[in-house]
Amino acid sequence: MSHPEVGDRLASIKHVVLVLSGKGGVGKSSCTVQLALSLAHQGHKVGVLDIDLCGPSIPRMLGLEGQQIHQASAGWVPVFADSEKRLGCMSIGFLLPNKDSSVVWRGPKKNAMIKQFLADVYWGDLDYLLIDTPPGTSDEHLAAVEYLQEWNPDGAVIITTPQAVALADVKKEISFCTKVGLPVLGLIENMSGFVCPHCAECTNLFSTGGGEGLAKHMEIPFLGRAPIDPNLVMLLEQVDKTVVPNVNDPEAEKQTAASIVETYQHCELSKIFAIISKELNQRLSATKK
Ligand SMILES: Nc1ncnc2c1ncn2[C@@H]1O[C@H](COP(=O)(O)OP(=O)(O)OP(=O)(O)O)[C@@H](O)[C@H]1O
Ligand code: SF4
Repeated sequence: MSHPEVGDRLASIKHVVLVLSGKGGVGKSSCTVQLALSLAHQGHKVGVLDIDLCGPSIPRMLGLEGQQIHQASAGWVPVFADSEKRLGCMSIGFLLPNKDSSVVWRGPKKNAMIKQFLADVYWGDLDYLLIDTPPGTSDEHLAAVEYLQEWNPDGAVIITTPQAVALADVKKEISFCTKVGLPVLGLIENMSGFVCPHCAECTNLFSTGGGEGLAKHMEIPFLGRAPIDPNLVMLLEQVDKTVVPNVNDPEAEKQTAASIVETYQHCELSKIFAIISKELNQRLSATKK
C-alpha cells in the first residue's frame, strides 16, 4: 500500500535514520539526543521523532516536558529545543495530559499515531530526521518501516551496551533490519566504561569492546563507543528542574531552551558524540540515496 502523504513530508528531509536497540535501558534515547545535539551543533537542521509511544523520554531529556504541539495550516509544528530552531522534536509526550499519563494502545492505534507523526509534522527543510524507537521489534517498528519503506529511509543505527546479554539481542535487531530491508548504518556501544570525574581514569564496569567485536563479526560498521558520563545523569536531574512552567512566556521558553542545549556541550559525552556523528555522516554519504 502506498503512503504518498508520508513521501510528501519526507521530500524536504535529506536523511531519515531509525535508532534501534535490542534491549531496554541501554541508552537508545540518550544516544539519539546526543547525536541530535552534535549534528545541530555542527550547524545541521535536525528533527527528533520519538515513536516510543508507551515510554516517551525525549521531551524530558531535551528539557521540553510540559510543552505543547501547535497546529499550523501546514501541519503540527515541532517543539524546538534551541532558540535558533535547529533542533525540533515531536513526541506523544506533548499530547498527553500530564507526564504521568500512560498510553495503553493496541497495534492499530499505534500504527495510526505513527502514520500521523510521519505525515502531519511540519518539519520544514531538515538535514536529519532521527527516529527514536522502543526497545526490541514491536508494532512501532513495523509501522515505521511500513510507512517509510517505499521512500528509502537511510537505515538504522543500533545501540548496545558491551555485555553479552545485550549483544545477543543486537543480533535479533540486525536480523530484523535484514528481514525488512533496512540498511544497518552502524552500531554504537554505549555505557562502555566509566570515566571518573576526578581523575579521568576509565574503568570498565562491565566488559568493553563487545560491540566492536560483534560489529566486525556481523560485518556492520562500528560507529564508536561512549562511556558512562556522570555529568549526563546530573544534567538530566537539572533538566527536570528547569522545565518551563509557562509555555505562554516566549522569553522564558527561549532562555531555558538555549541553556539546555548549551549545558549539554559541557558534558564529556558531547565530545565523543561529535566524533560518532561525524562517523555516521560518513556512512550516510557513502550510502547516499
Ligand atoms: N552514556 C551514558 N552515561 C550516563 N548515563 C547514561 C548513558 N546512557 C544512558 N544513560 C542513562 O541510562 C538511563 C537509560 O537511558 P535511556 O532512557 O536513554 O535508555 P533507553 O535504551 O532509551 O531506554 P528505554 O528502554 O526506556 O527506551 C537514563 O537514566 C540515562 O540517563
Ligand atoms: S578513578 Fe577511582 S580512585 Fe581514581 S579518582 Fe576516580 S574514584 Fe578515585
